[in-house]
Amino acid sequence: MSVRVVARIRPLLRHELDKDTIVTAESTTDEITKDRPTIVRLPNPKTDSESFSFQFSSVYEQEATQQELFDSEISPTVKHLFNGFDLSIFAHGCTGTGKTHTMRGGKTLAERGVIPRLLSAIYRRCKKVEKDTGGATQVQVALEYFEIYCDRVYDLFEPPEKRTPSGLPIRDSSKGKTVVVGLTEKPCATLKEFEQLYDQANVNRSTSATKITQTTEDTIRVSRASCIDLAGSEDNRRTDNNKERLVESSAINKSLFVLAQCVDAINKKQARIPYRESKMTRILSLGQKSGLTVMILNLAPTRAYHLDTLASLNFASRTKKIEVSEVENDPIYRAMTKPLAATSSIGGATIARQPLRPLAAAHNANIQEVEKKMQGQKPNKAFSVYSDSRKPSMRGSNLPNQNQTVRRSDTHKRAAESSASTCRPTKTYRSTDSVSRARGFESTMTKESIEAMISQRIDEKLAEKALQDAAVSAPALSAELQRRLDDLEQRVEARDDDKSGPGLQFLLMGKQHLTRGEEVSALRMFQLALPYFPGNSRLETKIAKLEESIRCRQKIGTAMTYAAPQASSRLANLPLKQRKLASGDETDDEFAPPDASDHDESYASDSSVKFEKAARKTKPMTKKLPIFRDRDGASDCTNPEDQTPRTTRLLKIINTKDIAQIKALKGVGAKKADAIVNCLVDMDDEEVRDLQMLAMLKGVGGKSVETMRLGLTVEF
Ligand SMILES: Nc1ncnc2c1ncn2[C@@H]1O[C@H](COP(=O)(O)OP(=O)(O)OP(=O)(O)O)[C@@H](O)[C@H]1O
Repeated sequence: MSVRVVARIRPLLRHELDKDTIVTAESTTDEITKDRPTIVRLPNPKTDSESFSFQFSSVYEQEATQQELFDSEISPTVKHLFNGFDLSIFAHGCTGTGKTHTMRGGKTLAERGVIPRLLSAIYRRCKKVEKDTGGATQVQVALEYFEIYCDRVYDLFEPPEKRTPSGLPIRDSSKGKTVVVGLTEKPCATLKEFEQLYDQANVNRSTSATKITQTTEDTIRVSRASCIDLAGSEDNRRTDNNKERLVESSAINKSLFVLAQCVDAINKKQARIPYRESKMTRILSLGQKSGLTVMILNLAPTRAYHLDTLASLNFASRTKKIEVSEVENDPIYRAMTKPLAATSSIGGATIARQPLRPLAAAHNANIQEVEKKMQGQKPNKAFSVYSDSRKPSMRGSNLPNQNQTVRRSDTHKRAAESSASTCRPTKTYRSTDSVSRARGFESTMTKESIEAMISQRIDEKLAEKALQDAAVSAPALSAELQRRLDDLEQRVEARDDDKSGPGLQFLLMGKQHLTRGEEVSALRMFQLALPYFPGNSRLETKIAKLEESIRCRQKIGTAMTYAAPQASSRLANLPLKQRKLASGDETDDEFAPPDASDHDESYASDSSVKFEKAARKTKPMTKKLPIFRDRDGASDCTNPEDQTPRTTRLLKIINTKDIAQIKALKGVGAKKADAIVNCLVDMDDEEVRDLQMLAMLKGVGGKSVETMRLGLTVEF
């Protein structure tokens, strides 16, 4: 997995034309020959005499067009996509910085964003591949459109009222990729078809994934391009977010935090990438060994966004940390290569630059640090940003350290806008005494701003610690634990080739049933697992023990039936047909209420009561609907030819693993449908062959199966 992080500064909007531009792009000395700058510079929000620099793979300035961005960043990735690598493209940044403009763009040809351009390129290449191979390779393109909201995945092709509130489950497929179960996949053969589908789903903020399947005579290659328009990443303390928005925002921040950790781990080539910790990173398969990720950091140029811009840059620079480490050690700013006056609002052509170096958290330090600073002590380091501010000698002479610490006084969204009048943007470096400036800030501080500052500082410290822990704790894992993790990962990865994969699933399910005390279901699962582990004496012993235990229970159960007049009298009050149903003597349907030996105790223990209810419920149904009986009359009839059309239909629906279809079955709610699909996915390619097997799935049971089945109408 390789990650490229680029920054894009949007132009001033009409209502911003009179505002100051504080975010600028610059080139380093050795980039003189390069087309594009790689540094983003902005002033320290607390002191104009200082500025921060962040390095990226490329920086797109205000005048950069959609075409330029696409040609340089996205177009080269298309060939990798056709070589079978997955591609993820993110737009990240706070609200109003141009993420949607970048990803989706406008309606005109020139204004089209990354997604439509990428699709155009994909279709062009499809045609080329098919032409070059004389039609031997067929390429299919399909579109998935989903939204990750509060860490839940919603299919945007599904109408909102049909969506499961808990979202779609995600699972690791047998092919080693993460799949969103039940996600609609719309084939789109042409650009026109794509555009229609895209517009249809564009009503919502979105993530879209384009699946490309290349089929030759003997191979099928599937690759996936994911284009993600992330939600705005602004700081909650500076927004008017209500409770709901705060939950939403903290979920976004959590996924962004995990994303940052993943990208960091990828860049550091760490063995463990924590991609499983958020749905977004899981879906993007950031744990995959191969694949490409392009992250576009969108920035607004004005002071109104100052703090959010700084936060975004810190996020992205963290992701770039390793890539810029060479720059950290390399004094690349010895001389200016580009006259700053042209591109930057700060500095000037004559100012000698210093190497980038980590700077103490000048923009988010606390009061003690300001005081420490003023006393000439070094402030505590919060997190790294890169500064190439002027040499100490050029600034206030009483400041021995150039890592200035200034307090934050902005607590409201776009507060910087209001402070613009007091903190004029720096077009050039000022030689103002920084101490007096710091004092000036101090006097403007309110109780709220101090509290907000402290709370933010704590958050940042925690986040930083978590990042450090993730990096430090990895090697500190005990060798044994690491070995077990590796072993587990290898087993999961090898599951595709491993013939015992489904067997393991059955074993696992058996164990789960056993822990819940459902011996009959557990036995069934272990029996299903046995063919995958022939001659496994431990498994055989377990099965024998369970059979024995169930036999014992059965005997006790029979004795209890004879000594259960209450249940019998309840039956006696029922009409004959229902009595037969309830007692299980004769069934009016193919899936007879199983006896205790076939099913778990949860519904076998008091069958009279349960089937009494079932019989009452189903009575009108049996009048209207034809009744089918599996030819053998046995409920565990596995031969499709011996199953009634209704059973066949039910099993067919279940085996689609389609959450929507399963949810439409009688008595199946969103939760149960979710549970069924989860079980089916866990069983890999194993199909549910009969009603008994269906009844044994976690959370199902005989009664539910009967309800589902009776709720189906069958056409003759
Ligand atoms: N490169 C650009 N060129 C011209 N206009 C732009 C550019 N980038 C953004 N804009 C304009 O800026 C405004 C805000 O952009 P956009 O809606 O894409 O932001 P966003 O980051 O997606 O915001 P949100 O998170 O709120 O959806 C829009 O009017 C858009 O047209």
